Amino acid sequence: MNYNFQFKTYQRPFKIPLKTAHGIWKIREGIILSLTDKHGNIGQGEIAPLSWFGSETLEDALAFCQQLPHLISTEIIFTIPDCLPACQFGFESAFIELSSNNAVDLSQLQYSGLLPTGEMVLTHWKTLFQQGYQTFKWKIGVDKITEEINIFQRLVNIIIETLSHSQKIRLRLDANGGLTLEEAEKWLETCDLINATQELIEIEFLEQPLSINQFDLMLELCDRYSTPLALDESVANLQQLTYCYQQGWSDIFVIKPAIFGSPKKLKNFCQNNQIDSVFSSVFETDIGQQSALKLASELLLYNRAVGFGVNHWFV
Ligand SMILES: O=C(O)CCC(=O)C1=CC=C[C@@H](O)[C@@H]1C(=O)O
Ligand SMILES: [Mg+2]
Repeated sequence: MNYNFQFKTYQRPFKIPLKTAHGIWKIREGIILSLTDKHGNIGQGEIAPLSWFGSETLEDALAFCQQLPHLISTEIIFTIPDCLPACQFGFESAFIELSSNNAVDLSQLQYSGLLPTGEMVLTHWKTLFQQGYQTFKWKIGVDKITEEINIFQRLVNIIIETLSHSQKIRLRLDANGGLTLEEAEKWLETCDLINATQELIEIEFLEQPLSINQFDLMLELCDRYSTPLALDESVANLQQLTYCYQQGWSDIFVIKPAIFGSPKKLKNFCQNNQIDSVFSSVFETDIGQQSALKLASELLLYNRAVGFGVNHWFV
């Protein structure tokens, strides 16, 4: 079958520029595409590249869209090259929307709220907590480790003072590969101590403590500390995830569906391999988020909160 293909770009400024170990991110840019079949049914998809995470650039994605004819076949959709993972996601998502009528129940998903870096976390966490979040992610590796661990300890104490004994909070730390081995060890000692002594708080995992090329060191850290580790940048697409799985990673895999590649191939991998996954946003719009959350609700092995509590980052 052939589909009428249209696309347009978008820009969404962050309310507060997002600081990570990769740098400062001010505007989320992407492409919204639509496929219209001969009956006039429309399926929408989103191409939300994140080149510093390993996907194609927005320019690559635009060039791919611009060279396509206005009428595209199913074959074109399912033969988009692996070097264009965000395009694979965007086109397949639109196709899935067109070809499946079953509504997916997203109501069982728990969400993780993304906290601001630095001291703002000490006041901002309460706003998200009052909105109902019970899982939070905080980015580290942005300031000096002594400052960040100090803020973290103050955050833990504030949370413990706020919670009633029936509540439990999960905290995730994300270093974006920005720690040295010694700093990762210091963070993991801190997390292990909290997990061993605090009832009301669980440090759920430390995400991507080291860089992609330090996989073996992260594998060793899994054996030395009880706080789980999560790979994110190391498993940004199917090829990387397959490699880390085959090399023996058995802790957590962060999957960012919008830049991961073909949803069909992701489903196939997760249905053939039991991985402990956390699904995560790349700050896409509702169009990409709906497609990503449908995948999460189908593929989550454990009910880990999805990292999509990010809309408050936009104006
Ligand atoms: O995973 C989440 O909880 C929210 C999304 C998130 O943290 C990220 C999205 C995109 C790039 C990074 O800044 C960051 C991450 O590294 O996970
Ligand atoms: Mg991450």
